[in-house]
Amino acid sequence: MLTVDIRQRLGAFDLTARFDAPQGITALFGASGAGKTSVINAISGLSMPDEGRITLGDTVLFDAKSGINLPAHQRGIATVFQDARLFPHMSVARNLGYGRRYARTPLGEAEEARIIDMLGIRPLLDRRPAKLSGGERQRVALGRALFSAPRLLLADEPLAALDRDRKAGILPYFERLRDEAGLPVLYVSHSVFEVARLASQVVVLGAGRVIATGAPADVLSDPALLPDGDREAGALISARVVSHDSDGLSALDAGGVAFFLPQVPANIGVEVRVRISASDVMLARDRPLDISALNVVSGRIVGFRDGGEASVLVTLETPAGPLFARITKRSVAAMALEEGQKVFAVVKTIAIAKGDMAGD
Ligand SMILES: Nc1ncnc2c1ncn2[C@@H]1O[C@H](COP(=O)(O)OP(=O)(O)OP(=O)(O)O)[C@@H](O)[C@H]1O
Repeated sequence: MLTVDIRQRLGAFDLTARFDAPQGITALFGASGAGKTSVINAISGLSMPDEGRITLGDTVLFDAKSGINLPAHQRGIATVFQDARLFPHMSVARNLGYGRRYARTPLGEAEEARIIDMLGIRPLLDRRPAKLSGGERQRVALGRALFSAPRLLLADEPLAALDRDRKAGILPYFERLRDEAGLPVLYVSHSVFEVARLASQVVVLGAGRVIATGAPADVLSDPALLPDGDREAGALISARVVSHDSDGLSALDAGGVAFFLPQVPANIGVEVRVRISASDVMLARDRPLDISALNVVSGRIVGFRDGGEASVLVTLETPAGPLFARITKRSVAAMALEEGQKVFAVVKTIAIAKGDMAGD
């Protein structure tokens, strides 16, 4: 368990952060300039807070009162960055071996083999980084970090440089890491999509302060906590699997609202989290008839926010929970939408948010 309780003045920026990160992935989430990297730097030992304390298990990494400030290389922390930072002249195997040099107690062969297989990089071992795709490079960087047998992994926007498909390709490896590696991972991101998919817990930073801590479903459903104009804003809804139908669809129930999704890989009765991206929701004033979308939810408008690029993020209250719709400012005007109004949300796409179940 990582425990952070620090204050640090960085020029005109005042950082006050207090949170715990247990085993699993804790997402450090927030808009640009909120202080995410500053928190990471303090934990990794690249910068020194003015006040407070940071502990990892029973090791004190930093304690202002007693003057403890463990050097970065003695903290047992590995970091993966946006760019993989592999050594170009070394094979994948040698890059991994480089991580091993930093291990206080090197992993055994079996454990190293397990990491290689977990990340699916065995076929890449003889290749040089130039011959890898961006996603493969990030998996190797993750492997190199794990070869150093860290007690904490810091992941600073590790997917930010990848395109959408590559991101989707690497997410399952982070899920496995979350479920199998048995260490706390602090995962910096400003992507709602990644956080919804990966995080066991979310710490939201805003202007140098922790403004919320909690389960992803709670935090990400609160539009006040989402960065303005976030293109990936969306709702996370807990739903129960009701049936698997013979035409390939599964029926789910969320607070009395029926949702239909392509075959959900969960048994009947199980609670799952579904994610509905604001960009996949259209609004109608009357219940639309004869349309191909299967998922239509009635709700009430409870708020408007800037959605970026001529759009507005509309928050709806529905029996299934809060839903968001990103629509153009022009549509808001043309439909004369206002707070309190009853509307119908037409949901184009719904995705299962995470491989595991709601509430864990
Ligand atoms: N050493 C420093 N001296 C002065 N100001 C600093 C210093 N380090 C960071 N800041 C300021 O602190 C604020 C937070 O920066 P930080 O990099 O932690 O944000 P972030 O949440 O990681 O942002 P991004 O998502 O853009 O990387 C910024 O306004 C930055 O300019």
